[in-house]
Order: sequence, then C-alpha cells, then structure tokens
Amino acid sequence: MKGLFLTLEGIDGAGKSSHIDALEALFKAQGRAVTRTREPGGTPLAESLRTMILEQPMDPLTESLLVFAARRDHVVRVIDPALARGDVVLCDRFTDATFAYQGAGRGFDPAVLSTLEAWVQAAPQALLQPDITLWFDLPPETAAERLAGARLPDKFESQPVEFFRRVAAGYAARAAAAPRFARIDASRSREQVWQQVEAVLAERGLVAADSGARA
Ligand SMILES: Nc1ncnc2c1ncn2[C@@H]1O[C@H](COP(=O)(O)OP(=O)(O)OP(=O)(O)O)[C@@H](O)[C@H]1O
Ligand SMILES: Cc1cn([C@H]2C[C@H](O)[C@@H](COP(=O)(O)O)O2)c(=O)[nH]c1=O
Repeated sequence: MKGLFLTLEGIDGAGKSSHIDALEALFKAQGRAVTRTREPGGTPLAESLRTMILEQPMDPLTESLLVFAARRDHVVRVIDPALARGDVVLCDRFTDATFAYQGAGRGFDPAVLSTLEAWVQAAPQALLQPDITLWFDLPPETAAERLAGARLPDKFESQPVEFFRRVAAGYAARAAAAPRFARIDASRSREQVWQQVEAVLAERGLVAADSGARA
C-alpha cells in the first residue's frame, strides 16, 4: 500500500495536537499502520535541536538552518522509511511552518528557505511534500486566549500577537498556492473541528465516509 504523508499546521494554540489521537485511531480503524511524529523533532538528534530552537535566542538564518538540519535527520530516519513501508505518517508541523514562522514571521528570505527545502527534501522523482496538509486556521487573539495559562510559553509562544498575524498570513499564502492544503475553521468547538477533519479526509478519498472515530 502507498504511504500517506499528512501534516498538521497552524499558529501556536490553533488546536492541531488536540486531534492527533483521533486521527491515529481513524486511520488504524481503516487497517493502516500509523507513524506519529512532529517537527522540529521526531529523532533523538532532531529533538535535541528542538530544545535549542525553542529555548535559545538566535538570528533567523541560524534558526532556519537548525530547523532544516533537524528536518533532514527526521526525513532520512523516520519519514522516508515509514512512507516506503506504506504507513500513514501523521506529522505535527513540517516545512510550511518554516515558511510561516521563519519566512513570514521573522521576515527571513523565502528564496533561501526554498533552496534549503530542495536540499533537505530531495527525492528521486520530485521534492518530498505532504499529500495533505490540515491547516487549522484560528485568529491569533483566540489562540492567545486558549494558550493563556494552559502551559509555560516557549520562545515562539512568547511572541506578540503581531508576530502571529504575520505567521497566519504566511500560512494563508501557502494555502492559496497549494491544493494539498485543507483549511479547517479552528474557531469552532472541538467536536465541530473534528467533523471538518473527517469530512475533508472523506472528500479526498483518504478514509471511508462514516469512519466512526471521534475527537
Ligand atoms: N476547539 C477548541 N476550542 C477551545 N479550546 C480548544 C480547542 N481545541 C483545542 N483547545 C485548547 O487550546 C489549547 C491549544 O490546543 P493544542 O495544544 O491542541 O494546540 P496546538 O495547535 O497543538 O498548539 P501548539 O502548536 O502551540 O502546540 C489547549 O489548551 C486545548 O485544550
Ligand atoms: C517545524 C517548525 C516549527 N517552528 C515553531 C512553531 C512552534 O512555535 C514550535 C513548535 O512547537 P509545537 O508546540 O510543537 O507546535 O516551533 C518553527 O518556527 N519553524 C518550523 O519549521
């Protein structure tokens, strides 16, 4: 069976992670093997880099290089082998996050990011890209309200709302340019958000219409 690469994207606090358990259950109920992972991270080396990226101040080029270094290790050790086995890879963030955060958020040159992407995601036929990207779209003010008090903010979560407006605009631009994006209105209740996720997967023929899984 052909592997399926599904990524979840959105600003911090958009509600992505709240649906990963249900996504895993949904695909497993269809008889699929699932590899769950995240970025930055997903391998011991990439998780070490994640700690640096999320905790230490650095300039946007350093940040971009570390994010792509982590991604290279992740792609080679986890994502490529899982897709070759025919797994569904559920990845909490991937390269769209780099264009949104380092590109739109930090103002770093997207042409340099595209070059790094080409090196890191090089594949025999074409660039490795997600088959589908669930984009959890939520106003930054609502995300900030949801995150307030929920956990200790990391380097990115401590950024002002203007930063997240730019990140959100970055995601919107990526989504407008690539049909693999499916916009999820993340301002709804958890149940309504999950219903949108299920509907999108069914519309795209990735799961059976009435799968029975619940968020
Ligand atoms: N639909 C919803 N309505 C209200 N609150 C929600 C909803 N979905 C998630 N939340 C809450 O919002 C907060 C952020 O959710 P979650 O951790 O899933 O977001 P995230 O996109 O994974 O964030 P991050 O990328 O920063 O880890 C959590 O406290 C979660 O319980
Ligand atoms: C992949 C990737 C991530 N980031 C940022 C986005 C988030 O603020 C954190 C990851 O935290 P999460 O709770 O696991 O979502 O990292 C980034 O700036 N660039 C990237 O490429």
